[in-house]
Amino acid sequence: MKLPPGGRGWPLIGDSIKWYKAVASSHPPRYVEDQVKRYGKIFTCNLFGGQAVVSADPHFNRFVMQNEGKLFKSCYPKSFRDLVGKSGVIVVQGEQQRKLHGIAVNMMKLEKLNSNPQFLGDVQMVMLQTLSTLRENQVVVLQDICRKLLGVSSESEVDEMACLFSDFVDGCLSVPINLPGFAYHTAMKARDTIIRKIKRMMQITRRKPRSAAGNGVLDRLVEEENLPGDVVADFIVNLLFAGNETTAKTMLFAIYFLTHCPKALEQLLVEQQNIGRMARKDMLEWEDYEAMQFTRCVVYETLRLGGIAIWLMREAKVDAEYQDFFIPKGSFVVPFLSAVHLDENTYPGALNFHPWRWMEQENKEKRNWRTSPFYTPFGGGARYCPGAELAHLQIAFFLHHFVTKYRDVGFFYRVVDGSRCRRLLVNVVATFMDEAVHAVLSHNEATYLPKFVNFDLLSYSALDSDDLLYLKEQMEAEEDAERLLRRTEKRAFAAFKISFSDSTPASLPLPLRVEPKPKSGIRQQDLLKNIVEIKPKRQRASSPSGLTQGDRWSPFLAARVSLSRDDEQTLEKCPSPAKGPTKNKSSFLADQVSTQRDTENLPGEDSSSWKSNGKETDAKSDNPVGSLLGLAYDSSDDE
Ligand code: HEM
Repeated sequence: MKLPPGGRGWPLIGDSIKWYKAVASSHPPRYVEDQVKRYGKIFTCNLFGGQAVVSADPHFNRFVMQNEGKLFKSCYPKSFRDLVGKSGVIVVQGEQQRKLHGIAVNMMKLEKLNSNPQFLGDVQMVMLQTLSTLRENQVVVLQDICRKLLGVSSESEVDEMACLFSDFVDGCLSVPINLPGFAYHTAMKARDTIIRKIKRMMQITRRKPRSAAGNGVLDRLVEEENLPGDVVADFIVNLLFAGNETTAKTMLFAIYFLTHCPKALEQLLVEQQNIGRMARKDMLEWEDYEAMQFTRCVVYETLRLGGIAIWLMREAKVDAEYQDFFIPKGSFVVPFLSAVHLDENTYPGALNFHPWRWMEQENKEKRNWRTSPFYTPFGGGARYCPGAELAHLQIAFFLHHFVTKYRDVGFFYRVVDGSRCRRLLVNVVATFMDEAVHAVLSHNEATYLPKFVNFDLLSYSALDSDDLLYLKEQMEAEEDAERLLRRTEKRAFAAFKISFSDSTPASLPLPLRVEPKPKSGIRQQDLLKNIVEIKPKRQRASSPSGLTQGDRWSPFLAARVSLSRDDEQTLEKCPSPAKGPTKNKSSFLADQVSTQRDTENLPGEDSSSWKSNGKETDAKSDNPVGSLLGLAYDSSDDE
């Protein structure tokens, strides 16, 4: 038995910088691919201040996920655990995690959600509200989500919760300094207030007669589960956190990929227009969702190519063995999911957006997370994402309303200046079907990185655009991130002012535009659709209201950020565009994810099989249950 081969990198920092540069870039597996060429698919390196075993091997990744809680456990920094809650499903371990995960899976089963006659309507209302207010530069009210999750009903309560949650998410993605003036501190305070409110609501719910209880998640938790108040509160906060940006960013990715692949866009539009014609009302119903065959392929492909969960973070609980390798207790273990998703041998033309691949039988089998290790946008094993099905449905519905009703949507892209815990806004121009498209892009960089990591470097490495280089030069020259931020924001504001064309029904070939737009609200509104409702952040004088931002926190929230030139080249390979090659000069992107939603993929009960001596676990164990993982979050746009 031996350690997997590998190098140690630089003293102290090991390979951390190379790592973060790669995961923040347009091709996250780059570093891993380089190492794989030298050492093989499972290798060791020095990351996060310790020894890490990194894997691009789908079978080993599966082995790790299946042995969650046994040989391996998820690990997050203390600051993060304090913020999301020590009793939250994301951070708890063992029996507690299994129980909470089971509750989350059960609550988010589509069949259960759909048993509420208003569910599908609520999901779509939020989307339509957001889309319809985009042009008006208004804050989008996600009241339905709030009502669903918390049973909150008054507008003022919804607004308040939205603001609090916005602060909370910002803190999750910030440097963890718990001192007044820092985002982390604000987030901790917001968290305390949210928890207090949730507890108050619980008391009210408990006093209500059973028959009067609503069907918000909180009501159901109080009614159906015998959980202490603290645990319920953390549970809700965790759902808000885990489901927040992931889905929204996957939507953005989907739109991005589609705008670069006219053939796919055209086919999707035809499918959705047909569905729209068949639909009895404006709002889609369950049968309509089932008819979205090609749309689903688009979502699968978006998750594969632009998946938010790039990698997972685990720690070896005990000395473990896998094949000939020995993994010492305490090592970090990193299943690098996107290395598998972008592996040419597994997915020929892996860097191309090719939704049609999911119509092939072979690939249909690949995406069954219960039986296959090759497609894991929602993780696997005991922490398989409980919101996977819900996310998939939301994305499909969003695509329907987007392509059939709207042509213009604003996206916002920003870059984090991690060293100062600031976000920079980036204004870029893309071209779609020979049409110049202005976009303000936003991206938030990982924030829980070890202190020694150079955030600036990482942030900028995420994007190749001239705009970013320009920003970088300025940063270097002036060493004044504060002032630069302000100027950048001003520029972004100016870009926002670019007028939007009317939202007219799109027709083929659809010149979808991605234009600058304040507060898209997509992310907020996407906030766990039916689960929690939060309204996008309050407007503040210093920020364009409603900007959508894309944060990415590595281990937990591995969000993908930018499509840069590499991606553009890739995307231009999309099969026969309807009209000339699509070009886009600075691509943007957003992290998001979607879910797999085959019935066979429903998260089941947790029970992975394993062997304590570390031999490969039987992949067929029926249990993999939910879990969480890499999400990308947006946070607020103020700052
Ligand atoms: C496209 C959207 C989404 C993606 C790509 C995504 C991805 C993931 C992944 C990869 C994990 C596993 C993390 C790990 O193993 O460490 C995970 C866990 C989780 N996800 Fe999602 N997710 C999405 C949407 C949602 C939504 C909408 C919700 C809730 C409504 C949600 C709630 C959770 C929770 C609570 C966990 C933690 C489960 C546990 O640790 O037991 N996710 N997600």
